[in-house]
Amino acid sequence: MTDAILAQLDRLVPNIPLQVVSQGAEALVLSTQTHPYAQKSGTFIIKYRPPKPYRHPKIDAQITRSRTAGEAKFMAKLRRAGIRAPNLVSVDPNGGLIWMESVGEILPNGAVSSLKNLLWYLEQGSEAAGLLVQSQLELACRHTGAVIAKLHMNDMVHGDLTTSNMLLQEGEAYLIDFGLSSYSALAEDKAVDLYVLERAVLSTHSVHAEKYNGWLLAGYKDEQCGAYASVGGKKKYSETLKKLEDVRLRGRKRSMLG
Ligand SMILES: Nc1ncnc2c1ncn2[C@@H]1O[C@H](COP(=O)(O)OP(=O)(O)OP(=O)(O)O)[C@@H](O)[C@H]1O
Repeated sequence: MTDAILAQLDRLVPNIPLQVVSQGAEALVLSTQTHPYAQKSGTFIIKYRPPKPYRHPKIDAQITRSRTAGEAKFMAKLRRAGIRAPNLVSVDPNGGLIWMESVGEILPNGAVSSLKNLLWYLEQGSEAAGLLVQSQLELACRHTGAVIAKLHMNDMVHGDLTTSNMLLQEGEAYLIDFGLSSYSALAEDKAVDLYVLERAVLSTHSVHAEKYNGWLLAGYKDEQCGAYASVGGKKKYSETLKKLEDVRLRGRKRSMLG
């Protein structure tokens, strides 16, 4: 499967050395040291949505074009709003290609610095390193909560907030993967975003989930209600948290009913 997709990709970006980073249902993610049009050094990420053989070709082309353009536009808006996310380098909506800067780091255990991997990595050392690790864990969660708050304050929702979709770089959290992102001023949509993250933390870090979710929400609150926050920002925060309670309740009822 990947070989066939790589052959298609080679027609769009010929003769560029690429390494596969991940293959999801929707896209293949690759890394390269090559910038598409400038003599710039660094690592770049290519997200490629290949044609889907199970869809009618015309509909497939439309879907690919609109998802690719939508994700790229969202990324560009994030950067303009000062929200940490990869810099968009170039986009080819018809080809299903987004070229962006790479964010994140490689952890000492060789894993990429997603929040998920970082928490797992730090947890392993927590017995020995004690308080220092606790504060690193707390900071990573708080910074992640803060970047989500910035997103929501700009009436943008991520749509797929998992602990893999945030990468830590020099202690700061960057959001990635905006394939399901959208614009919304509704507290309900922001609450669902937070609830999805809460559930993701519970499934990947069940033992410490309550603590991590508490820190994530504390970072979220500080960003929206801190010293320089507007009255409007504080009001929006309260509305979102109230909705989060409702969403949790609905989730509990649904799981009780099976
Ligand atoms: N800008 C980036 N910098 C560094 N790594 C990245 C970047 N974008 C994506 N990645 C890596 O590629 C992986 C997949 O990226 P992304 O989530 O955008 O693709 P996806 O096809 O939507 O994945 P999935 O289907 O698993 O959600 C990420 O988990 C991350 O490890």
